[in-house]
Amino acid sequence: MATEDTKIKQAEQAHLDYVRGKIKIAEEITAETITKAKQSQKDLEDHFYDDVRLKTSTYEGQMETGVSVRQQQQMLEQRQNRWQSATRDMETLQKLYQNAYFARIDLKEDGEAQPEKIYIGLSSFVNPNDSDEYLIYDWRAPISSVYYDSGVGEMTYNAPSGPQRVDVTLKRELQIKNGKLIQVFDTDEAVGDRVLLENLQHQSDTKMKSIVTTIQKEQNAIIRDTSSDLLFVQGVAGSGKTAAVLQRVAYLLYRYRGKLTPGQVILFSPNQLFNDYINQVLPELGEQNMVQMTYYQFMRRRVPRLTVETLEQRFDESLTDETQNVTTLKNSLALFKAEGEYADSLNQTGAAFRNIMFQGKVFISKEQINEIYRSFNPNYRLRNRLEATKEKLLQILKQRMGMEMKKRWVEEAVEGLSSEQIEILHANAGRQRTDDDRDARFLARQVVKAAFAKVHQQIKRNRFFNINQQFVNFLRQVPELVNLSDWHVTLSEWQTSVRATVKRFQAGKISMADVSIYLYLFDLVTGKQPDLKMRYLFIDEVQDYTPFQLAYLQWNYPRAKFTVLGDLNQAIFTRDSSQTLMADLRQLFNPDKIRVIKLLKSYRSTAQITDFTKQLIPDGQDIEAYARQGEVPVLAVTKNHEQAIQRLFQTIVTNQKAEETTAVIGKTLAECRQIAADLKDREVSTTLIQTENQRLAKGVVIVPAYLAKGLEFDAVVMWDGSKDNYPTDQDDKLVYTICTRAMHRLEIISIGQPSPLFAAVNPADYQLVKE
Ligand SMILES: Nc1ncnc2c1ncn2[C@@H]1O[C@H](COP(=O)(O)OP(=O)(O)OP(=O)(O)O)[C@@H](O)[C@H]1O
Repeated sequence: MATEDTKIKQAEQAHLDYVRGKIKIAEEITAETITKAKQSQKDLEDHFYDDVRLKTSTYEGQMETGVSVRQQQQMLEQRQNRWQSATRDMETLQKLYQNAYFARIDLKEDGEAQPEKIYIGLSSFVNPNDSDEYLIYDWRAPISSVYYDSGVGEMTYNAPSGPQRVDVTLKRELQIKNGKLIQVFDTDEAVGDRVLLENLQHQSDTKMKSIVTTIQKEQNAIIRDTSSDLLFVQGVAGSGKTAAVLQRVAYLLYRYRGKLTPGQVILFSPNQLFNDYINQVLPELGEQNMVQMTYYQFMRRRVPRLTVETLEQRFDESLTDETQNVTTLKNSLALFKAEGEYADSLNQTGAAFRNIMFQGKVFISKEQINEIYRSFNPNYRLRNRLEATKEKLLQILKQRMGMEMKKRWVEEAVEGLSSEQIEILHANAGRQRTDDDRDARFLARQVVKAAFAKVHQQIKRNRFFNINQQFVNFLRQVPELVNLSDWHVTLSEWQTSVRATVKRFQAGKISMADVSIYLYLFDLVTGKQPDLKMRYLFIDEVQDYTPFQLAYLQWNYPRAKFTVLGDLNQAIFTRDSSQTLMADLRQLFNPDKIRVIKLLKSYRSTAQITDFTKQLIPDGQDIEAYARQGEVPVLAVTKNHEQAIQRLFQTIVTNQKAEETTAVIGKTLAECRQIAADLKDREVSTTLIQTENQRLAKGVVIVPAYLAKGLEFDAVVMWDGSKDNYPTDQDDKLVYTICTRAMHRLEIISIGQPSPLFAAVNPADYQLVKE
């Protein structure tokens, strides 16, 4: 006799077979739609001009032809859309056919006698023969929230009509592979630990995966939030911030389907490598990727003539700590506000202009431009003022061009034109030759136009505005706008920093702190319109952003709701200022519209690794380890470089036997290059990640710390965790970030005495090896 479990499994397999049967029917219907749409598109293309009424001899005829062509085009587009959407449906159906759903909940709404069975999968599916029969609910549907938020028993969820009370009578996890039911598991909890543990034991991949089957309750809150203007997710390393937020993008695209497109969602990521790492999650969930970029890219594309300090340079600079207070001020909200006020004051004082030159002489002087600029009504807004100045300058140019037409040089130039050039000029203007005065005037105008083309372009593109000078003027004026002593900066320190900026400028370079200040000023004066189209903005690793950058992003995307993710313990670029991040954000957003969600459980690493890493940072005691077991971390102390490389070699060999991807994480790129060369001598094949534009690979990866942000690996070897390399408590965040990249195995190799940071760790929580 079959046991209860077997009976359940049989019944579920029978249900699955039934659903798959319906999916097959839907596939057939969709295949037919595709064929028809394709055929009718082809017919339309083949006979495009047969159906267009071509009448071109009269104006009305041309109009009619235009309308007719447009109609045909519209029909073609419609059919193309039909075909594309049917093709997408087909892909979804094919996915569902293999893996229809992953969970079932039975729930009773108030007053109902029988519970309803809800099967949850990647997309929804309705019986093609009976549109009332919902066979699969999308994981993002309101009702699916019940699965993630509650165990068995009564609960309330947010139904479209408002809060709805339900009694959950069954929660069942269903594991399906290639259309076959592998496992059935009933649970009382929100999301069962069993599947989660199984998922987390998997080996790392070079690509991140979706977590749709095991979303945790706190993560579900992040995913489904629609009311906050600022959602700040503070999560410890490995707590699933990135994972949850990608699910959130998929959720928003579903919830606002038809109103929100992937192009209206933007994610700022720490580096390109990370972009590559996460770019499969949304397609796996059946959605297109959002716009992704780094803050560096966001800046750099706007200043093509300047070289912006790179990630690597920035990291090295932040390690030198020379002008920390000056940098803190430059990165502050106070400076952002001061800059706004400064820009406003230009209304009265005038802006920095450069002479407009023509044939090597001053054509319109900067003083003259300034006079025009200041001549407008005092309540002219800044951007209108520059716009109005531009118009006035174009007017002057036009008048001047009119005057020039009669000048001798123009006459000479016209006389010098070959008959071929004259033909071309006429042809380009679509003009018939008249061989009289009108021709002479036409040619003179062409000559003058060509001569003034550059001037015209300069005016059009605001080149008469000297942004470089204006920016330096602003920096020079900062001591009058901000109280330097509040920032523990002396006047001479500030002046020195301005000189350094000017010097960098002369060499065509600009620092990361300066570039935002520079562009904000440019935008204010030239009246750049902010991007009103973007609706959701995500920032990963927000602790590495400065308050200035956040304010500037908000200024650029005023209609976007912000979701920012961060771990203050991983602030490797901004360090101290990250502590005041929350206070700064409170100034930028309406405090009633800010929601903070904390994630304290670390899913990435084994309990042993989390218990070790949490002792490296001051507030680590709150971090909860997820109960996945592994070996304790190893601290290997070696006497010299040679011994350290030998140790590394052995560890890699061991990891390779276990088929684990190992990342060797060094502090600087130089250090990583050295390790790669040493391992090559020992015939170990490795991938050295030198720039953020590379791809991750399986096997052994060597990567500098600042590029390892957000990534994870089966095994991590921290290279040279010695006192020489990480001498003080100040290095805690960097060391924490490196060590928390490990999922299953962590080893720290130290050349000589280890960093004092490791002294804080209970010796029982790691294995000390002395070579
Ligand atoms: N609910 C979940 N189900 C399954 N896996 C999860 C879940 N939450 C997180 N993980 C896994 O834990 C790991 C860490 O997640 P993620 O990279 O999103 O963390 P993070 O908070 O962004 O980390 P960090 O700040 O250290 O970069 C990933 O492998 C992710 O897939």
